[in-house]
Amino acid sequence: MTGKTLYDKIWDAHLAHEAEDGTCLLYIDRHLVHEVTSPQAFEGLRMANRTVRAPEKTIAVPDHNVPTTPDRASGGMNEESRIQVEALDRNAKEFGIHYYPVSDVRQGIVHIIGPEQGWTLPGMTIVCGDSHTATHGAFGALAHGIGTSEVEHVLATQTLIQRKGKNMKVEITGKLRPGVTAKDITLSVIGRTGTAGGTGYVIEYCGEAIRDLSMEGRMTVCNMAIEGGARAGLIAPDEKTYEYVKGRPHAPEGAQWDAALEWWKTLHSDDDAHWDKVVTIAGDEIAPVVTWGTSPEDVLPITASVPAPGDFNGGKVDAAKRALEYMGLQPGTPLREIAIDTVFIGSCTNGRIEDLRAAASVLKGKKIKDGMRAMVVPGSGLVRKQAEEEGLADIFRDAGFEWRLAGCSMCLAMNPDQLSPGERCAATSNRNFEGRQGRGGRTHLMSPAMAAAAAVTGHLTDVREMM
Ligand SMILES: CC(C)[C@H](C(=O)O)[C@@H](O)C(=O)O
Ligand code: SF4
Repeated sequence: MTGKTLYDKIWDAHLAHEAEDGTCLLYIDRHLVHEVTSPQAFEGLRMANRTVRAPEKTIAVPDHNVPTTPDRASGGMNEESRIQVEALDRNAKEFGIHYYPVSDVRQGIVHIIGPEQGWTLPGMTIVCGDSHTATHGAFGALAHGIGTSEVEHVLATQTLIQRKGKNMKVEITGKLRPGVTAKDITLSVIGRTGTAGGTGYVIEYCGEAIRDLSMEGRMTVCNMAIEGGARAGLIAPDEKTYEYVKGRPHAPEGAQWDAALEWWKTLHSDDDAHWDKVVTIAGDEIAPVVTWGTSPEDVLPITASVPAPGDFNGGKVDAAKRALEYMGLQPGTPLREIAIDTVFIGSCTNGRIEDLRAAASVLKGKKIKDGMRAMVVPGSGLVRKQAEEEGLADIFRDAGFEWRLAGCSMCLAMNPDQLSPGERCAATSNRNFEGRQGRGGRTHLMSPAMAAAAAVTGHLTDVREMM
């Protein structure tokens, strides 16, 4: 018998039933809920006269629609957003689930507060009606994004119907070079495998460069597994994981902690496990990268130039043509010469304390370029508080950044933080699709340090020149 992967182990531990055709019923340990994909699910429960099966394992927070300006308590949401947030307020109360309302300092982006509050633990199955649920895989949890009808199913039964995915290993060997971050790893992987490279797979990220990352960095890597097409991404837990988790409000304590630790220590892929696909990248070959197009796979080292459609094959030729047109870019332009209007630092990819530290270390004592619009949106109220205590907020403000309250903000155009048509943004988020940050808006994805560097110079910049 061959060994098991980490994915196999978590799957087997949660398998409640397997039908002959391979359809499985998985037990779910944590159900995270936000306001966009849950109203109809709760409505469905109500219509069927059902309750939430495990309210103590269900955690809700509004994040996508909420304004991030200091005056948000007094409104500022459009009608549709307000209805969604009010529905969550009501549903959380009525169904008795854990809730972090907008007024709570612990409110923030669902994928940031899950780990922060200790809801996210190794070996768990975690779901949320949100594609970036993969973030929680950084703890060695199997974390799936689900759709609204599945949200209703999990609310009602605490189980999810799934088919087992295939196993893919992405190994980043050796050390990273200075100026290269978790964001550069995860974008470079997608650059290599394409946005469909992970389709049907669960990715386990491993190798020295992954082990060397902090928990924050590991979350950044797993966050974008979905942009590479994978169903989930995960990283085996280790001492760093345990240290991050220990003492968090909902982490186990005492004898329960000891028992948990014993199980967590078995959570790694066996040496003789079977992999359906393996991708290996040398850590020292990864450069600070930026995206030039309208898909996360349109990624290049900052030292490169805008490609021409003819550089690609097949369907990608037309896609590149269209992307260049939308992005308003000429082939051959050095990426470093692309002027930007706006900088957005935040999102569930890069809105954690380490991200703000990295950006602040570039900005310290500097000013953003004249006329630049720049904002930092901490991923949670607690990240914001910590950043204020560490003096990071002052560095951002002194540099000319707006210092915002927590939420998804300009990661997607679902709240007042949006780009106007043609506005070009250096963003630390995870999607650069057409219209993602506002109709006609142009997004270049990059790391927090690179975004900060761009804010200072006014154009895409190699952060290594500022180190
Ligand atoms: C609104 C939500 C369903 C969506 C997702 O699933 O990812 C959002 O978080 C996003 O990043 O596009
Ligand atoms: S920050 Fe962006 S990617 Fe993350 S959950 Fe919110 S909208 Fe989705």
